[in-house]
Amino acid sequence: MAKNKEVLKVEHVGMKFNLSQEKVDNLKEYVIKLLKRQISYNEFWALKDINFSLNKGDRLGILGLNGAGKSTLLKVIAGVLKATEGTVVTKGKIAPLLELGAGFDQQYTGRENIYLYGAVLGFSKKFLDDKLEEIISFSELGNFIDVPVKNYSSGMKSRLGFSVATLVEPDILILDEVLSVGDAKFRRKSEAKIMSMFDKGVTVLFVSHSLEQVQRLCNKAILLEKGRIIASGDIGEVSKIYEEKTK
Ligand SMILES: Nc1ncnc2c1ncn2[C@@H]1O[C@H](COP(=O)(O)OP(=O)(O)OP(=O)(O)O)[C@@H](O)[C@H]1O
Repeated sequence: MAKNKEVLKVEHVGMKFNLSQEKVDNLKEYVIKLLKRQISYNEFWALKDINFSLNKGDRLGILGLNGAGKSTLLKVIAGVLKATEGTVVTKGKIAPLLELGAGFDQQYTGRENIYLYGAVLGFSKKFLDDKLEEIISFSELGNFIDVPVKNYSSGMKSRLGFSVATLVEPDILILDEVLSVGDAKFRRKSEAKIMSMFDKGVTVLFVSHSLEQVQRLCNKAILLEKGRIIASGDIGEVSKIYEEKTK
């Protein structure tokens, strides 16, 4: 990477999805139609020619209307999706807070899932043993911690996911709508936890449908429209352009 302070560089990133035009009811029909070439694919670029870089401590809000490509961009940077073209270079430890709790095993209890999910995030058993009480207490699940996750509400799953995923002290924090999980009390608590990471100079990428929240947490922004960056810079300037678009 060019400069010392630079922790993220996104260059010419494009993400293409194939959207099938045909409705097929079963695999046999699909194969027949495919052989007869009756299925056409519509190529769809959810992201196109995305370029930007962030220095340590930058907090970037990603703005855009529904379907603009915000979540796709976060997933590409987190490494969940592989970009069709272009490169993403990151420096340091990344904590991706995306679709919290989506990776839980429904049959296992909350406590068991702490170990499963923790292992996926690269934490050792010893580390999780040491942090177990802290996780359970932060999640506010109480006795529900020993109940299978399939009986949890979506808010409960998100709270547990948030409590495990924020154990690390990351260099880059990726937040997709996660500060709207749980009730008002949990939201305040999770925002305070994120704020404490800000104090340590973490670099943030943030997507939220609350413009007010993006303005409060971020100093920079990019505005996406149909997968392309149409404005970037200071949060004040970019949110003005975004507000004009949403009028
Ligand atoms: N796995 C996929 N397969 C096909 N199309 C997809 C896939 N994931 C996303 N898309 C499409 O890519 C586009 C961008 O989606 P994305 O979720 O990134 O938008 P967004 O800006 O986060 O939207 P929202 O504000 O509604 O959350 C949308 O048109 C969406 O339908």
